[in-house]
Amino acid sequence: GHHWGYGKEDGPSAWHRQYPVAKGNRQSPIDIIPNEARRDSTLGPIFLKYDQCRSLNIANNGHSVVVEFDDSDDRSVVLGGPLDNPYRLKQFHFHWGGKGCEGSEHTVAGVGYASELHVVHWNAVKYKTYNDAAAAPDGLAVLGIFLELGDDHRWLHMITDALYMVKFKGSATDFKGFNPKCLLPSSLHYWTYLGSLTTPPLHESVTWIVLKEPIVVSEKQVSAAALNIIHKTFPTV
Ligand SMILES: NS(=O)(=O)c1ccc(C(=O)NCC(F)(F)F)cc1
Ligand SMILES: [Zn+2]
Repeated sequence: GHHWGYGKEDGPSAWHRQYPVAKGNRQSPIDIIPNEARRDSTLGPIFLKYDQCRSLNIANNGHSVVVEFDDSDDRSVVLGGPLDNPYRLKQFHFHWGGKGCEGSEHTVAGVGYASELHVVHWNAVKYKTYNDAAAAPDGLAVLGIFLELGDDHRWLHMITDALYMVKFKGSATDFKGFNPKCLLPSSLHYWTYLGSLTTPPLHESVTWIVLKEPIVVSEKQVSAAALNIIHKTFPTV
């Protein structure tokens, strides 16, 4: 049927028609203004326990490229920071720009980045399934990591090399043994706020944890990704 996208007619400015929550009061992304961010001394550091994580596949869902994990137990979780309990690793995906344009969703003092990585976790303590959690106000915790242009990222090639295998919407392929720890910056200092999914259905279910330090990737790596995953249109299978 008529699906959402990033075009003129089906893009973010039109989403509210089918998803009225788009006009809600905790919608993401936002512009993060460091000078206005409040320091909350009750917030401790976040901990990412990914050593036992089990990646399963890499897929093109028509909006992004997603790497999914086995979330049948609490083997890999994020905890601490603003979170009251561990949240289970589910998937990560990227928001690439089109050729040469900024792909990040969040901005920092009005400045966008080349791309943005989202590592999605869900509250399996309170909710039985991911889909239940995705619709609950404390259901998801998403780690946002900015990608800025510079030298090649030594591990990102493992993702970009796999993109040609998931060029078309609905395609997926095995992707075992990948640990997202290799995509983290050196510092886990963060901003946090209560927000939403950045794509339809735009559920207001996300505790956002946005890392202050970007990771560095090369133009070649991002453009390979942008070219392979043409952000605006996805040739159907
Ligand atoms: N870009 S984002 O905010 O990290 C983001 C994360 C997850 C989902 C997602 O699982 N949508 C499907 C669901 F759950 F059924 F709604 C969408 C967006
Ligand atoms: Zn995302």
